[in-house]
Amino acid sequence: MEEKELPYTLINVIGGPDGVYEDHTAYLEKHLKLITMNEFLKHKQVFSPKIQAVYVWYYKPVVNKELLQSLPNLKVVVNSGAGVDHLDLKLIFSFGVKVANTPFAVSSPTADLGIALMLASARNIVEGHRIAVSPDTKLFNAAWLGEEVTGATLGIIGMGTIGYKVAQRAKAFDMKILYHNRNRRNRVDEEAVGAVYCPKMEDLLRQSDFVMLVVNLTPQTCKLIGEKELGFMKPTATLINICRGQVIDQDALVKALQNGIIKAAALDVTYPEPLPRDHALLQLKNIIITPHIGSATAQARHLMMRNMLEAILAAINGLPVPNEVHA
Ligand SMILES: O=CC(=O)O
Repeated sequence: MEEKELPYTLINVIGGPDGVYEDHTAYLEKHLKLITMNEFLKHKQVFSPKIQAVYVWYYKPVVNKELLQSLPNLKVVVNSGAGVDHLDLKLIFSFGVKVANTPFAVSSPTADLGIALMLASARNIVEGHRIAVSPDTKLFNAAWLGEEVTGATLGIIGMGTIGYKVAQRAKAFDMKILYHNRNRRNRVDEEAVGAVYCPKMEDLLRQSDFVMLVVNLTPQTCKLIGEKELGFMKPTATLINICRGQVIDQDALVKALQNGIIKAAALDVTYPEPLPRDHALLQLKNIIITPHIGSATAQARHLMMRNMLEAILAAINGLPVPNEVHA
């Protein structure tokens, strides 16, 4: 019997900049023939007509016009994670190619990280660790005190799937929850977490002890938080960002942190990533930065890979594509 040729998929590397996850590669290779970007570029003529899917990890490969033109049989671009701000959807759709992402794989771990950053900042965990392990430490007589999140007000900007999961977690800390979103959630959702809708973002910023950013990056949300918005925040407030760095005007944030306009920031995302080593944000004491690890759990990465594979196989077989992204 003639062996059926597996669908061809163009990948960069599996696992993004962390390196190749070998078990993921082995799993995918049961269903797909994986062609790396380097192999593709070396043998473009051979592979161009074969590739039916592009598998995007961490912004790579870049899906631009040149790549799309060189893949006449491309059916789908599947993206790891929820954010598709790095994909030119209009351009991709104009080639008759579908797009899918993996929002459900990332929502819980990203919400967990938001809460972890809030607690780490409020309770000085990073500085505490540094003191605890420093060879210079003789006595644990920390002169500083943290803040309790219990009973504090959390303002969530962006109440989609991840924002709502943040609210569910914050409820367990008896936090007062405010939220701002393009669309108001239904009453049942609001009541389940005790969240109060703020149609004006300014009201949320003025009242919150912790402000968490959980929006998609779009032209409307780029630099959503700048000098004016930081100025609305309490001088005792902390800004937490688990979505995209570009949502904050970083120069304004540096000034706000230097001048005590706000108390602290905790960022999982910046622009660029990583920041240049001499960047002003890295010189500040009232900041925590993590290296974009919202979805960096073994479970999430595994589910992402499975969701991406499901979308590829569905698109190739002309079936409804799970987690399809629409214009
Ligand atoms: O950054 C992570 C994601 O887009 O899911």
